[in-house]
Amino acid sequence: MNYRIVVGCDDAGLDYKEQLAADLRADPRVAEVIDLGVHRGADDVHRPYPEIGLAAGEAIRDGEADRAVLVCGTGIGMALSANKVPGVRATTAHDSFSVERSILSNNCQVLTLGQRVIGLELARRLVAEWLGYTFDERSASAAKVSLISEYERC
Ligand SMILES: O=C[C@H](O)[C@H](O)COP(=O)(O)O
Repeated sequence: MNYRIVVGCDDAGLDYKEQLAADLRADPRVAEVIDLGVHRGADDVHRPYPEIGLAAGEAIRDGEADRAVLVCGTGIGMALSANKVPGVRATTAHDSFSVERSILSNNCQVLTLGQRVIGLELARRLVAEWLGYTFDERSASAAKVSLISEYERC
């Protein structure tokens, strides 16, 4: 697959981001992990989630990455922020079926997770599953996703 994956978090998601980044770096489906922070012990550690979520969305928009995994307390703020970037589809998903459908139904490039909501081992498993799905542009879902893109072009 050779995915280029952005990872990002705020201080509420730092522990999970570090583990998920390590998992992704060890995954043969991943060619590159781009860590947008925040970083433990660094000056950026208190950057608010919108800055990270928007930067991740821009990296997707600009073709610098294929997908992103973002972690905050709930995942919600990261999803809201990344979704503000035109062309980006981000969602929080904390169960296996929603993770699957976020790709197969919605062609989301961004998965967001809440460190204060789910356990670390579930988060790790969900990200591993998420990497295994690819959107089928010939599927019946494609025309529905296109309606979102068309709205953004207006
Ligand atoms: O969605 C927002 C995140 O959960 C964030 O990590 C925590 O935000 P808060 O400090 O405003 O609750």
